[in-house]
Amino acid sequence: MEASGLTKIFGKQRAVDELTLTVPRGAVFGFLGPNGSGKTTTIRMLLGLVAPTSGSISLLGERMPGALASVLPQVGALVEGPAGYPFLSGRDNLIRLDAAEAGSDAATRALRVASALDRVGLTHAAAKKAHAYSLGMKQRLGLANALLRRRELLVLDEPTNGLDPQGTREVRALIRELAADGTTVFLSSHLLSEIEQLCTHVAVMSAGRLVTQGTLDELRAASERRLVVTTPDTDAARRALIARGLAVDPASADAPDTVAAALPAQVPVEELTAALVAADVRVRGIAASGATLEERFVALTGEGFDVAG
Ligand SMILES: Nc1ncnc2c1ncn2[C@@H]1O[C@H](COP(=O)(O)OP(=O)(O)OP(=O)(O)O)[C@@H](O)[C@H]1O
Repeated sequence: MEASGLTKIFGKQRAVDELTLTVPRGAVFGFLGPNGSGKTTTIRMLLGLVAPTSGSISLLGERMPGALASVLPQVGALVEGPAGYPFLSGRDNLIRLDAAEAGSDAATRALRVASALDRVGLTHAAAKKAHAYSLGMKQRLGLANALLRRRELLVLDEPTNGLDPQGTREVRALIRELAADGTTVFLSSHLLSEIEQLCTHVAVMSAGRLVTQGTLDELRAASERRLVVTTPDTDAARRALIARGLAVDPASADAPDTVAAALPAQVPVEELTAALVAADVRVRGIAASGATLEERFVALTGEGFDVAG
């Protein structure tokens, strides 16, 4: 999936401004940004639900909106506020949606619907009317619709929104399972931890603009915290840091009295200082640099992320 120069203007507001994205096949691509940063508008444009003011989109290698009708059956989508007929049961909603899918075989419909309900954990509530569903159950029903057939691409807008912790874990496990089967997944979230747990790639939005995109590993590497210890006792320092679980750099002839290592976010520098002293390392200097992924994203967007979940 690709977007180039994608822009949506509402009145005077540029909800999405010159967005260029490349989502590689097979990726689990996280679309991260605070509320109001333009994620939903982007997703609606990608799915042909709203026309861009300018810019171009291709889905599964086909230019949109020209190839929409042929590509959409291979795309499963869950967009904000899952719709549905409120006075039909969850199962009957899916039966209607399945019947509306091009080329769906009526003879196997009941089986498909039952299996989609099962995958999202809604079997027990299948006969209940959709208006009586909780937000989390509606979200699951929307996901079940996206799973009625095997999709090449799944586009999910805040897929764990409204789910309790157990439901959140289940939906994340389902996304991992689908990705392992080779489905490309594009999902939006305002939760950095969710993106870190699920995604191979990430793009970060702020006020309608893309502030960064790349693989999660690239962004991690760019935001890695580093520790540098200056000491005459480099061997002992190296051993003490390795014992604390740090990945220590190989010794360098250019810096004979220093030991450098990647510094995990959860390790406080004062603990390492104490460990070095306890190991009789004569510390001349100790310095930490860099930022965690979260600190980097906050710096990029100028806003805090909700890190719960
Ligand atoms: N139909 C519309 N008419 C006018 N403005 C809109 C419309 N849809 C969205 N906007 C505005 O565009 C901006 C981006 O909204 P969008 O819903 O895409 O953000 P978002 O990142 O998905 O946020 P959230 O996580 O809250 O859904 C917001 O300021 C919003 O008010």
